[in-house]
Amino acid sequence: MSLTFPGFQEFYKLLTTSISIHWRNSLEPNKRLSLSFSDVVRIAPNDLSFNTPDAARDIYYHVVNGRPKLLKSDDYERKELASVAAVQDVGDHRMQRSSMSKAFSAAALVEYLRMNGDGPHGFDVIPLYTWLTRRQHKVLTEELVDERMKRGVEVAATDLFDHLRTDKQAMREEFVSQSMIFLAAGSGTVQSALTGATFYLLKKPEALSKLQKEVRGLIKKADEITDQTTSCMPYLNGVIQEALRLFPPLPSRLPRVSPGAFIYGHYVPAGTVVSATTYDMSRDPRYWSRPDEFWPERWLSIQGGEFVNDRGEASKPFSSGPRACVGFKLALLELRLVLARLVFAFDMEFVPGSEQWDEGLKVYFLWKKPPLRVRFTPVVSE
Ligand code: HEM
Repeated sequence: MSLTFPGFQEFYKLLTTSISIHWRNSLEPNKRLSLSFSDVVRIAPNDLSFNTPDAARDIYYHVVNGRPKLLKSDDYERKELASVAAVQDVGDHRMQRSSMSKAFSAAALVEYLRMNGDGPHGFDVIPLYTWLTRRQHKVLTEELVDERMKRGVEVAATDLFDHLRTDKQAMREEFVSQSMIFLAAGSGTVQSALTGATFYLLKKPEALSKLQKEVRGLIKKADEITDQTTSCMPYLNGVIQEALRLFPPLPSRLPRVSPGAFIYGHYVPAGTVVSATTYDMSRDPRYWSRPDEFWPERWLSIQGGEFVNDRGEASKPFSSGPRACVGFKLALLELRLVLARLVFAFDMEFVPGSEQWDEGLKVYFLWKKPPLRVRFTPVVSE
C-alpha cells in the first residue's frame, strides 16, 4: 500500500491537501455531503479518513495493552519550529508537555465595547476577538519570560517552560518556538470559537435569552464572573460545547501514521496516513439528533444520559489522547469568561447583512471567515 517512488510523497501530500480543502470547502456547514458520512474514505492512495468515534479512539487515544503508538505524520514537520505541537518523538513530547499551565482575564474587552460597541454599524467581532486573544497570550508570555529571567534559568520552577531549565541556549531557542506555537494555537482557535458561539447565539434568540437569564440571574456584579461561578452555569457550558460541535476551530484532518495497526477493526498497514476528523463526525446524523441545529440543551441531556441519539464523543474539538490540545482548560476558561462578561453587560444583535455569515465560510486548514458584524448595547452599569 505504501508508495515510495521519488517525488511521489510531495505530489501525494499536495493532492491530499487539495482534496481535503476542496472537500470541506464544498461542505457548507448546513449542507451534508454523503461522502463524509461513510465510515472510512480513502482520500489519497496512502491516506484513509475515518468517520467514527471508535476509529478516533484507535487513532488518537492513549495506547493500551502495548499496542504501538500512531505518531503525528510528516505534515507537521517543522524543523525550524521544534514546538510541542510539531515534535514527533514520544519522549521529547512527553517532557515538553509535562509542566504546562496558564491563566486569563476578559476585562479589557468589556471596557472597549462599552466605549465603542453600540454604533449604527456595530462591530466586526472577528478582529475584536483576535485582538483580545492575542493580547491575552502576549501578556501571558511576557509575564512568564519576566518571571523566568528574574529568577535565572538555573532556578527550579514549576511553570510552563520548566523542562527547559537545564540549558540556557536550548532554553532561548525553544522558548521562541514554544511561545510562537502558543500564540498561533491559542489565539486563532479561541477567536474562532468565540465567533462561532456569538453567531449561533444571535441566530437562535431563544438560546441567547436562556443564556442571559442564567448569567444575569446568577451574577450581580461583573467581578463575580470567575472560573468558579462560570463553571456552575450549565447552559453557558452547553452553549460552548454546542458552538464547538457546529464550528470546531480546527476543522481539518489531524494526520497520524499507522505503525501497522487495527483501526476500527481493519488492519491498516505501516506507513499509511490515517485521521478521524471531528468536523465530519460532529454533524453526522448517525451520532446526533437534529445534527445541524444549534441546541445547547443536548449537552445537558447527554450529561443526564437521556438523549440516546446523541453521542458526545463524536464531537472532539480538542482531539483526544496524548496529543490532544494542551490548552483546552485555558480555552474553555477564556470562552466561559468572555461569553459571560459579554452577555452580562450587553444586549447583542446582528447588524443586518451578517445573518447568513456561515454561508461565506471556507476552510484552508483553518477557517477563512467573512466579517461578522454585531451591535452591542450596554444593559447594566458595572
Ligand atoms: C477553542 C480553542 C482551541 C481548540 C479548538 C484547540 C484545538 C486543538 C486540537 C484539535 C489540537 C490537536 C492538534 C493535532 O493533533 O495536530 C490542539 C493541540 C494543541 N493546542 Fe489547542 N486548541 C484550542 C486552544 C488552545 C490554547 C488556548 C492553547 C494554548 C495557549 C493551545 C495550545 C495547543 C498546543 C500547544 C497543542 C499541541 C499539543 C501537543 O501536540 O501535545 N490550544 N489544539
